[in-house]
Amino acid sequence: MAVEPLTEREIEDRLSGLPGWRVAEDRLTRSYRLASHAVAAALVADVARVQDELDHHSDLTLGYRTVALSVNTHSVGGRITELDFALARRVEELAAGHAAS
Ligand SMILES: C[C@H](O)[C@H](O)[C@H]1CNC2=NC(N)=NC(=O)C2=N1
Repeated sequence: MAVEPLTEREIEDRLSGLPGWRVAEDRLTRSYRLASHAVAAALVADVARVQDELDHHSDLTLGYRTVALSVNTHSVGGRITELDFALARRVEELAAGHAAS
């Protein structure tokens, strides 16, 4: 089935189950704080692996002890879809495994 952009209502519903995530300029975004730069880099590596597994890729930024993600779905013209939320949920699991806040 073709992926479709979500409505504002559908986005709000899904955001309520993902504390820390928000929408900015038609992108689903979140940033995390980690205990060290090495731990932040390890989270980036894990996210990159999952993005390839899902074939869905965010803009992913590594800072000193931070990781920031921002994603939408290129194939529907840069709108937010279920694929973006599926990635966000997987990233939340990875972040918890690295004690991110
Ligand atoms: C060919 C490949 O499946 C596509 O280019 C994938 C790769 N990763 C992607 N990532 C994102 N965020 N949106 C896409 O539409 C997308 N498409």
